Amino acid sequence: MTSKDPCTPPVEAVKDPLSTPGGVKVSEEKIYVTVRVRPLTEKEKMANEEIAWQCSDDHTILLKNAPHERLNTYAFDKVFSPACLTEKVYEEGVKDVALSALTGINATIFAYGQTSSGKTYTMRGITKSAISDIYKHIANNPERDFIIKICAMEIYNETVMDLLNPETGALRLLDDPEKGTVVDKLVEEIPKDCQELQHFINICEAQRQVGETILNDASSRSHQILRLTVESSVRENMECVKSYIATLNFVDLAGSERASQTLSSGTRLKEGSHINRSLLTLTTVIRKLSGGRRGHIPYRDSKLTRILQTSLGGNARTAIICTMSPALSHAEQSRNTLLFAGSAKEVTNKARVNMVVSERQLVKHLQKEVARLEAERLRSPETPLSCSKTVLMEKDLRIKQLEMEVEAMKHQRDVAQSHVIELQRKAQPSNMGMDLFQSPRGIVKCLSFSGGKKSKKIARVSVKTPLTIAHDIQMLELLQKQLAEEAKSVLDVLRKEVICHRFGSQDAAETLLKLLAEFNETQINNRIDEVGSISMNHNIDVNLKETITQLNTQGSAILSLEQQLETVQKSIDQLMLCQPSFESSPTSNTESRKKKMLPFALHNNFNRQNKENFPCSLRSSSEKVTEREAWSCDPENDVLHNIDTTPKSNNSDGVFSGVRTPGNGQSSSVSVKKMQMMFKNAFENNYQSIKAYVIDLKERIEKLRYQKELLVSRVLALEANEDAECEMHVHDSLSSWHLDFEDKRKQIIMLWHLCHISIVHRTQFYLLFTGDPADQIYMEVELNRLTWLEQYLAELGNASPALLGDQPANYVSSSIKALKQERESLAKKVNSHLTPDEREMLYTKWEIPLDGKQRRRLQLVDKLWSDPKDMQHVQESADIVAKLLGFLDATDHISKEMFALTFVPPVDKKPWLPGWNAITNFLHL
Ligand SMILES: Nc1ncnc2c1ncn2[C@@H]1O[C@H](COP(=O)(O)OP(=O)(O)OP(=O)(O)O)[C@@H](O)[C@H]1O
Repeated sequence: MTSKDPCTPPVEAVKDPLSTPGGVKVSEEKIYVTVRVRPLTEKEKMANEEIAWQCSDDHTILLKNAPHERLNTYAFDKVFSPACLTEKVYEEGVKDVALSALTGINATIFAYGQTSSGKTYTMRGITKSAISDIYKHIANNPERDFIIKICAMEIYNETVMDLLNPETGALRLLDDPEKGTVVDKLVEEIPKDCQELQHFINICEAQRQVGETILNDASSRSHQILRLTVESSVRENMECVKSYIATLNFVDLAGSERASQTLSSGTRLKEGSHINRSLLTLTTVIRKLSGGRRGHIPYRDSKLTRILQTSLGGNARTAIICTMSPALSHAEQSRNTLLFAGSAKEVTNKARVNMVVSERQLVKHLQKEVARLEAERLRSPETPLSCSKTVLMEKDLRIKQLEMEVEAMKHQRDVAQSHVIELQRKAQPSNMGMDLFQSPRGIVKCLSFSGGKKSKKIARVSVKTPLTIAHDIQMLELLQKQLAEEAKSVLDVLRKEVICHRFGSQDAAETLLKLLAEFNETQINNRIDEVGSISMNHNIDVNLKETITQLNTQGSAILSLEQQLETVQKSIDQLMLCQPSFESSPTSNTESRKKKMLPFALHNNFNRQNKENFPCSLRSSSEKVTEREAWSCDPENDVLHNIDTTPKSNNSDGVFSGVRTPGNGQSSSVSVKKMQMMFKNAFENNYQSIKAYVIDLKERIEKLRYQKELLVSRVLALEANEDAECEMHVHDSLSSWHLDFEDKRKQIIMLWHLCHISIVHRTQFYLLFTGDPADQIYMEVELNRLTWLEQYLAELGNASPALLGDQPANYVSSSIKALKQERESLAKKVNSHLTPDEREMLYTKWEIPLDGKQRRRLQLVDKLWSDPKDMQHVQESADIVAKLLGFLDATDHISKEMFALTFVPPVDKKPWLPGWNAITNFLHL
């Protein structure tokens, strides 16, 4: 170690730089260990103590007159004889490490030795020199900004106290995932200069627990940690600011001797035992680390080692000064000190530069980003920020609706379960009449509906009684009725919208008329009435065939409803296209931003006003209003009327007056352009809302359809026990499914990849659902929720960060993190679950280079499920993951019901992957 000018903090000390994944340089370096022998104290001199040790050179110390000289000779990075001043100890033993903090590298200086060996004396001197050098460096580097902070603690009887604020009492240690162990509520001061820093240090010294021992009148009875935090930032160019942060610890340990040696009793004895417990852990940690980190390192066994964990084999440069008395009477303790020093010099640390993203740089970056988004928003006025907010609000609304539906389904399930229990109770030997539900044969026959090898698992899905099915149907019927009512309201709203916004070109007018005609023809209400009246038979002898017929009727009605909504959506899209293109103006943007988009925007004041005060015959294709006839709506009856709207006058600048309103014939004078603009804005808002609502309805219909299919399957399966013909029919109707299966599976695999879905989930799903007709519902649901998830994440990604905060980043990053952990966990199983031959074969096949066993395993699992387009790769990945998890043996315990038909949306602050956690839990990942 060489002496360095404080202006140029050493970087040469960095040996064997390794590159971390983040690109930060890591230096592996042994702890720098020095030994300082103090002169005899006055007391020792008076006691005619003999000097037992000789510093033969700068690196070696030996016990004089020892029988085996070789065994009693010790070598270190530096040995300082009694004549050496503290300044030299600092320059040659500490400075290099201490000033690393100026370049962002954590540093710790320990003083270790028996009581009265000179630890405090030495530490006081070197702390003074170090802070003096730090401030000199700051003065010599005006281009850098520095912030120095100080905090200090002592560990006394295994209790951590704040030396800058002793009133707070014992402090707790907390585990921070990023910072490691932190001392809770430790006060930190920011001194304005070197003098103030020294002043704080003096306060700490004054607070420290000191007591009289036989060896030292003012013995430090605690471990003291003085911690400086050095933050520095340097401007590299106009854009980039590099910031570093590092801690510099000065640790003055309590005496390392045995309690007996200080002739301790009472308080001192108690202190001694605590001191020794901490020091014992310290020596154990050092010993274990010096042995090459084998086994468990007991950092957590004492507060001292917990707090200083990073300095012991971690991210820090460390120097230890071992102090010793030269007296012969202390030779044994001094030898122990040297043995400790010998172990310490074998410990390797891995220090790295702690670079942080400069806040200023971050702020600048964010400002730029905001400006960019703002510019983007101005360029495309149709997607104002308020839309993102509205999208979120709509999502919220939808989530609430879905939650309600889930609740309803849960209730339905509970009722069904209780009925099953009731039936089973009744079907005890005394009641054999229920053999359809009790006899194994019944179940086996029921399973034959699903066919294929997974019949055992399907049994769990299919065992349902007619009564529970009847309940299911009832619930669906209820949902369908609600849906029908909502659909009807949507159509009503649309009709009113169309009436109120009937303006624009001839094309638009024609489209509107067509749309209105479609609505009138729809009579959707009648159709819904047709299917909404299945009479439920609560008798256990419910006629299943009749139920199937009713369900099928319902199914076709739902299909019709779906088609109808499809037509409506197309029509409103077409209608939107036909609108005259107004030039966007700041006014219209502001207006549309201000408006809150609710599903029924029609009910806002503006629209009500339109209905009541304005004729709907504002034809803006020309500046004149020449048409006498126009559609209007009667606010009372919601029926269409042709009314006469004769303009009283008009003029060339587009202002007309005397428009007669249908209600009272009053006239007013308004700007046509203004009105057009107002109509357009209102129309656009309502259009967006209705469109979103229609999409939502369609989605819910889709769900309903799945549920119906599931029920129909179950009814058919039960019927199959009585009627083989019915079974044949089902098989026929499902034969087209096989054509669809491969396509759906490919889509699902791609979406898994895009949404960072757990690879265990992918594997299970992939292996469990292989095209069996009964898989149809699960495939549909999986595809549906993945599509929904992907859209959801895409929408979040597109929305303004200002509105969303870090929400999207959280969803995505937590999914990616979970996936990474999953892969790491799988990597650990590679050796135990794959034979050496299998591993070698895979490494070769997957082109994984020979680069350390650990890394090869990680590389292998990183490649699993990485190419969603290559079906062979997917199959191989699934096979490997299954093997690693012993999944092939576990399939008997895995039910398809684990992939339940739930549409649970993500809940705030909970990790994403709804409904899929159970699988990973099951596999103990
Ligand atoms: N290098 C030195 N030169 C001169 N005097 C020294 C030196 N080192 C220590 N001393 C003196 O030895 C005595 C004990 O030193 P110090 O209090 O620093 O020991 P310590 O190891 O901190 O003891 P404790 O563990 O009990 O706190 C003090 O009087 C101190 O002034």
